[in-house]
Amino acid sequence: MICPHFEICGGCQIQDDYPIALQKKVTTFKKLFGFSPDAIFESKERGFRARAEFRIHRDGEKIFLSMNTFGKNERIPIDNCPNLLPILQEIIKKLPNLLQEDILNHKLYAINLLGNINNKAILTLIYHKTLDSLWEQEATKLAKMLKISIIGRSKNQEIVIGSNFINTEIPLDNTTLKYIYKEGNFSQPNPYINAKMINFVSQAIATHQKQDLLEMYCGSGNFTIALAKYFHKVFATEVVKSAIPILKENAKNNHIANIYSARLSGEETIEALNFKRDFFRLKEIDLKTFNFSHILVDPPRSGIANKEVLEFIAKFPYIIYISCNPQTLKEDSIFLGKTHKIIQSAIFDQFPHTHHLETIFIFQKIFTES
Ligand SMILES: C[S@@+](CC[C@H](N)C(=O)[O-])C[C@H]1O[C@@H](n2cnc3c(N)ncnc32)[C@H](O)[C@@H]1O
Repeated sequence: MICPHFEICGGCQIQDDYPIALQKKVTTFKKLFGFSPDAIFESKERGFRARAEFRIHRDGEKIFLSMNTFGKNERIPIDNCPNLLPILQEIIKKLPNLLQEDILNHKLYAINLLGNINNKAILTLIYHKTLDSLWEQEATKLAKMLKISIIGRSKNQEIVIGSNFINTEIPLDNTTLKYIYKEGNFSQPNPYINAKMINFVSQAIATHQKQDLLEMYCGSGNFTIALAKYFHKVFATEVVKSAIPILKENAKNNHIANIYSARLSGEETIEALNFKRDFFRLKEIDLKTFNFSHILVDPPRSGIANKEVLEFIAKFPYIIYISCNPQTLKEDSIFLGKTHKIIQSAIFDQFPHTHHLETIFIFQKIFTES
């Protein structure tokens, strides 16, 4: 299906037939790394994306949702995005008409959407004005009409109508993992691919000798929750403060008691584990009791890109590296390749119709005779 906004909207860059587009990504991967991935996980072609952000575009009295234009510093009106989950497509088709009501559209400048595959959604309306009880009344009517939750946000103000989180279930082995995704926190954008990534990692480590797991850049526990049962204990760290309570809630909802988590940056995690600095945040966690066999890193697009952090990671027998940017993965892999070999690799087409690619490498330490 050709999107009518293609080549105007900056959201997608590729409109080849899906199998051709995916094959091109595989070729790019092979050129960059010099080998073929062990596994290739394709996406649903359309209706896969669980998060979106739009700006409001105004033409006289009328309002539209808009995206950045392709290659230009301009914005274009959008009336649908076929990449979004069905519930989100439904919302953006109806929304401009429903927002013509003055109280809801006055000083509205952006919207965010978060959905799940069971047709639940949160719409966040972001304003340059203080929200009052009249706004709340109108927003409550809109939430009822669309059967969704609505969050109104402006400077120092947030009003939640319904819920500020969404439930998601991911099947793993013979169980179903339960997650909450909180609006405003990081979550993997393609739920179908996310389930495949979680299952891939759990199978990839099945035959390893496992003790404890250190996870850096853990977000709200997407991988932590799934992998905890394979390890004695897990120490999970993340720089965003609001992610840690969600991780704890996710652990509780899945009856997991062996995860220890703290808000720490990558650098702080290393200081803590090297016992160079005491953190009040770690007062209830005895880091001396951990015996790590594995480290999992899932850094942002910039990769690890820090020699001290890479040296630290390179001490672990197994490294599970999850990357959303093959370029920075390549650079980090050159460093890690001095001590480790890649024993499993997979690519995941988390972002169809764009050049982006998600990759997982499992590294194992090379033991040299000395
Ligand atoms: C690609 S997301 C992965 C999150 C999680 N693994 C998931 O699957 O949802 C990267 C995470 O790294 C965190 N992060 C970014 N810079 C960081 C840093 N310097 N130290 C620790 N965490 C960081 C972000 O807040 C984000 O949660």
